[in-house]
Amino acid sequence: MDIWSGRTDHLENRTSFRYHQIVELEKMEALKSIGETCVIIGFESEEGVRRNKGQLGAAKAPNAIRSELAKLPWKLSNEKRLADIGTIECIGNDLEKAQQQLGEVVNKVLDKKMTPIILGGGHETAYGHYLGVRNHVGIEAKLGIINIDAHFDLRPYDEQTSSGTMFRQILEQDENSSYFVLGIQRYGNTQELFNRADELDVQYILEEDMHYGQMTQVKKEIEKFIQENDWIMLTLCTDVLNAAFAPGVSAPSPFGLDPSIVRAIIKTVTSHEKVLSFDISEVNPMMDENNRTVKLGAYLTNEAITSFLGGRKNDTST
Ligand SMILES: N=CN[C@@H](CCC(=O)O)C(=O)O
Ligand SMILES: [Mn+2]
Ligand SMILES: [Mn+2]
Repeated sequence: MDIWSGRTDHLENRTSFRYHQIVELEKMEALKSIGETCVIIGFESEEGVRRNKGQLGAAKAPNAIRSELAKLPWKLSNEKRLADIGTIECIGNDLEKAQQQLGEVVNKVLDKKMTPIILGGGHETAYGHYLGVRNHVGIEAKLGIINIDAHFDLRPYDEQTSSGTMFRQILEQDENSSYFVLGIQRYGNTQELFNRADELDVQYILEEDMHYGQMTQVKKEIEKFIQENDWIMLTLCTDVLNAAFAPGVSAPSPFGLDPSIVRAIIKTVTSHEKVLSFDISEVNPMMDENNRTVKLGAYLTNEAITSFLGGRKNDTST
């Protein structure tokens, strides 16, 4: 309750409401299947980042993002709901167990026909997210993973998995999955990783091809990828954003994308009925400046939530 707090302009007039006035804090079992519902799930983990030799702090992101979301205006009608079912914590170094637990919860939320909104955590969050979605849709379904990220995250995982290995794990273990990354930094990934992406048939768009004036082509490629798959999950690695707007990440990108471009992609993707779920990962409050990355993360999460709940078809403008 302390986290979900903010300014109250009016106690009854719904047009004055903010997130903290409508969010339902519930145990998962008690979630009632009434109306369209987004369900927040926190994933307090930075074990993947630690294993990937990154800067620690991402485990503090779920509550930090909740605090900023709490203050935002809620502009959806009465029957649209937002619940928060709490946080899964990575205990010690047992990332695999935490990812399994996240997968179980995501699967249960999807089974209730609700939309999981996962607040990571290092980008290892995306693997737990995937486990839940795959379980829900079944092994035969064509599952497309859209990742908005400066990095491929296709590192080898023979010794251990990390925040740099998830999509290689998925592609090598799951022949019915496909992977599309938007925002790749040419100099944020070694040539070896570009070669690996080609070998694994990964589709990607470089950051330098995603600026104003290039979005028609980007949206066309997103549409095509969505059409080729039965179901889609969306993951956002916050280091795709320009470091001036998002300094609070483990590996900041000096040439990263503008927030408005990332917002446009989120809106475009979540406007499709095939898109089941969203995670935001890699926000690192310990590396942040004046909370600006946390706040931007909350605003982008708000875009996903309002697009999922707000009639999906409407607003896909840049
Ligand atoms: N999650 C991914 N992280 C990047 C880190 C890159 C860097 O430290 O510069 C990766 O593994 O490629
Ligand atoms: Mn990244
Ligand atoms: Mn990543």
